[in-house]
Amino acid sequence: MIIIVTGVSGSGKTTIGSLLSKRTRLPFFDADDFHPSSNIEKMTQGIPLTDHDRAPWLENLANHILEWEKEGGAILACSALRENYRQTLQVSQNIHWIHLYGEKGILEERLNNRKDHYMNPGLLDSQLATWEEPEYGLHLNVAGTPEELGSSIIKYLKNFDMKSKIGIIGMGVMGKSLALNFISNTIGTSVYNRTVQGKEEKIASTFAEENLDLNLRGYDDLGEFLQSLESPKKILLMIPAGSAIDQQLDQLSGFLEKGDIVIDGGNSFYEDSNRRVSEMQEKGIHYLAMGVSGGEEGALKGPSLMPGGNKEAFEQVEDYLKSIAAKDKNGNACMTYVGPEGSGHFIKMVHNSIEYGEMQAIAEVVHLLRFGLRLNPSEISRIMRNWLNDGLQSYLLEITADILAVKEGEEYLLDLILDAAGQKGTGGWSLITALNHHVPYSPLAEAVTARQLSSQKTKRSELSKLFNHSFRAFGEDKVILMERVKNAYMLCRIINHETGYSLMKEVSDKYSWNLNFSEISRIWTNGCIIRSGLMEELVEVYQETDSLLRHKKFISKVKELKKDLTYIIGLGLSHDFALPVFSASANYLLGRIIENSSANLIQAQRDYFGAHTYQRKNDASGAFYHTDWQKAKEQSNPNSQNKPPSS
Ligand SMILES: NC(=O)C1=CN([C@@H]2O[C@H](COP(=O)(O)OP(=O)(O)OC[C@H]3O[C@@H](n4cnc5c(N)ncnc54)[C@H](OP(=O)(O)O)[C@@H]3O)[C@@H](O)[C@H]2O)C=CC1
Ligand SMILES: O=C(CO)[C@H](O)[C@H](O)COP(=O)(O)O
Repeated sequence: MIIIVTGVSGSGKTTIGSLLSKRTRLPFFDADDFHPSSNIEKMTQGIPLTDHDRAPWLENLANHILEWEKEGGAILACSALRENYRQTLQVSQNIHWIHLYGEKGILEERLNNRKDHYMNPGLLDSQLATWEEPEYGLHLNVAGTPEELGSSIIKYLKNFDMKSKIGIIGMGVMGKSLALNFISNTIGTSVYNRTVQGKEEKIASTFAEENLDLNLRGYDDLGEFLQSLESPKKILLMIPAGSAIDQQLDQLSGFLEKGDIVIDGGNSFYEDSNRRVSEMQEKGIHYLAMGVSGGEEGALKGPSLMPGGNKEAFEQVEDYLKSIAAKDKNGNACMTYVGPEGSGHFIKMVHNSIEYGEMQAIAEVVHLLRFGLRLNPSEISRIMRNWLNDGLQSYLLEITADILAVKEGEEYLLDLILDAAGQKGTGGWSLITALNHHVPYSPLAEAVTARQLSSQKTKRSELSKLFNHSFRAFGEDKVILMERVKNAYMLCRIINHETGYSLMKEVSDKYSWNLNFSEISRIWTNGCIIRSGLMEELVEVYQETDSLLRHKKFISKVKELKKDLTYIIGLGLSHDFALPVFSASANYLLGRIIENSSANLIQAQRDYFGAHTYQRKNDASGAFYHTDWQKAKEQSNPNSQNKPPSS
């Protein structure tokens, strides 16, 4: 789009043009800057320009307009006093004219106040005489404030039948932020929100009014919203997972045409997305299941995006997604095509599961430092800030350090927050998925269980009194313990990630999704909630291995940190601290690295009571055996029956 702001000297073309440039994010050019020096010389001396003088200048501008159009548009301030000047500039259908006019007195006053401009105020009369009133475009009296004029222009331009590149359904926390992100990247965006009479009314149109921008259009009617989208339509759903998505797809189905693209950017369960991708494909509609992470701020400034599903559809929205995504340390978008079906939602689910594990591990650290080492939240905040610069950089630790420092009057806000954690599903779904796919998941499963236990506040309060529970402080050197807690957390974090990635590996293999774990780590290095220094390391590590526990660097790290994790767990448990994720991560690690486990006894018990059979270490064929255990017992030691063991 090219916007040309016309008017005589002093009408405010530059002010309005610059303001429009901010609102539309199109570059601003002042036609005066394109005059040849001979013209400038004449104007400085107060000599009016002739048409002969203006001709090369206008031709030059016309050529620039064609270039600017190719580059995505521009705003030009140009007096363009005569119709034939304007016709010279009219080199595209895509030009919008804004004509500024005003009382001679106002114009004179402005010109007299103007400094550092070569235009001689004495030329105003000649300009007014030259001005030929156009019969098209928007005519605006410059008596209004620049803000008022700017808003009128945006409203006027929005009336043109410009189709939006993308439409967003759901103007909640995420939908609004993503819409602002799209428009800040000059991607024309239409937004829609359902109407719930008396409760949710005019949400989308009000949002568009409040964020007046040429690239943003708000609709309260679904049909009008869909009409406003260019074809094939690209619609991003930012609404709750579950039945809301199916209902919304039902409502959309009558309006969609073959080739249109629906993107579910919410936290949908990946098996639902698997189903929706194929159901929509049968109707000829492309469906992308896209994980989005970064919360409200990430969505606004750059989220991590995890699109999966129809590859062809992905390619049609790839550039838009790249534009709004966070950037990694090399400047590449934290966005990649994840894989087919619901793979994008699957990895987002695992991302959230790791998020749960990390949040719980940090919560355990804070409890240990606060009640075991008797440090106050401000002190813990400072310790965490040091850790951030000492090998533990992470967004979640960073926000924890912030949270711990917040006070309301004399009290820490944290102490005023009810200790009952919510959850919307992704953590639990990961656990169910791990169970279904036989993937050990205890560290992250414990984070889900911890939230469940936390939500039983009343029951906990009752039992706490019955058991006289209280945390007991550690009587050891604080400085040494702080270091050991830090090391314990560092290892717990490694194991949390290993657990999540092992689930991704298993499911990727089962579905033949061919997930690229290095690339997944890369798009999680920025924008998302679990971005961290560790994640940066994983980008390279997963180029070499599919398990952290097999990587040389991590083998030595785990060996070095293990004793501190097990020590802190022992210390904490014996002082009545609940350390579900810390403990589970140590058990998980030991479970993974013990060669001769206790499961031989489990097999024997199963065979004893249920004839479930077992395999033998001394039979490599893998054959299954059953033992008559009563008989075997008698045969093993016929003389010792029913006798107590000798002392
Ligand atoms: N918040 C976050 O940090 C993140 C959230 N997500 C996911 O993004 C999605 C949106 O989250 P968020 O923006 O936080 O949620 P909000 O609750 O803030 O907004 C939900 C939006 O969905 C609309 N909505 C609710 N029910 C329906 C329905 N049945 N049909 C149509 N529209 C409906 C709401 O409209 P109304 O105003 O009328 O109720 C609202 O616009 C969810 O899946 C969430 O899990 C993903 C990453 C991060
Ligand atoms: O996806 C997210 C971040 O990545 C959302 O914030 C999600 O809603 C958090 O999950 P829960 O509400 O279960 O804690």
